[in-house]
Amino acid sequence: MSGIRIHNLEVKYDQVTALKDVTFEIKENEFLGIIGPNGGGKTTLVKAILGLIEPSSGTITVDHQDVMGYVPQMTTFDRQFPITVMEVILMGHLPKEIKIGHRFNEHDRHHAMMVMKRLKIEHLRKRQIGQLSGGQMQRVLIARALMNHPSILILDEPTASVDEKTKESIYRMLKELNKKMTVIMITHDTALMWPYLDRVIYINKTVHLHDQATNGKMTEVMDTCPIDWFIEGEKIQKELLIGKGAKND
Ligand SMILES: Nc1ncnc2c1ncn2[C@@H]1O[C@H](COP(=O)(O)OP(=O)(O)OP(=O)(O)O)[C@@H](O)[C@H]1O
Repeated sequence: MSGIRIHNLEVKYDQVTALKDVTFEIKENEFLGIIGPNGGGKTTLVKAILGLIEPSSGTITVDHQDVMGYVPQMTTFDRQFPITVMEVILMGHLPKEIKIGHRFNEHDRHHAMMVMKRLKIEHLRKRQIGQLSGGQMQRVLIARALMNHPSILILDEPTASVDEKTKESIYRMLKELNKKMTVIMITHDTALMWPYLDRVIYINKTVHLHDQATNGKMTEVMDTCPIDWFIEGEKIQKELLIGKGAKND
């Protein structure tokens, strides 16, 4: 494993330039937070890293030994689809070329049980996904992503629509996983995430790095950041204050 290097990345969707002049590295075993405004290019960046979309120009270098696991936004899932937790998690272990009638073997099921135990969801294995809470569903999706033994885990807003207690438990679980893998997480959850992250990048078409944005040092970060971050940062700071009981005017 040797991290991810992104150089002069540009991604366009027809006339829309989603990312431009993006150059930075993600270090091995880092816990990186990606923040930024809606439409700023966060999902585009992780999809480019995953190889799901082709850059218009620039390069993304990932060590050939690295395996990536992806937890997409939960809204992309049809929760009414009749499938059990065990079946969803096993799908994380499907071969690249699926033959009709593919069956999972005992080894696959044993591995799925191990992953479920690690995430403390083994009691949910027979449950239909439509009967899960938001936090349980997120754990299931993370378990599915772990089935291929990733060295890099990428999550797109894993704590959207869950309560604060559940968010904290998901962050603690990701911090535990981060002992053995790089974790890259898109989040809008500025208030709770800071203590867990090594580094934050702010994306609004291009990237601003904030090495010191850890342990709640929001004010120091804002003192040193570029103007568009600062403007967005003011909003974030306001959210933090509102979270601590300040008045929302
Ligand atoms: N498939 C697509 N076709 C055309 N434009 C797209 C497509 N996907 C994204 N875009 C555009 O690219 C830009 C970046 O979108 P992206 O989804 O990467 O942002 P984001 O930061 O993840 O946003 P959000 O926080 O709302 O999820 C936006 O202007 C969006 O409208």
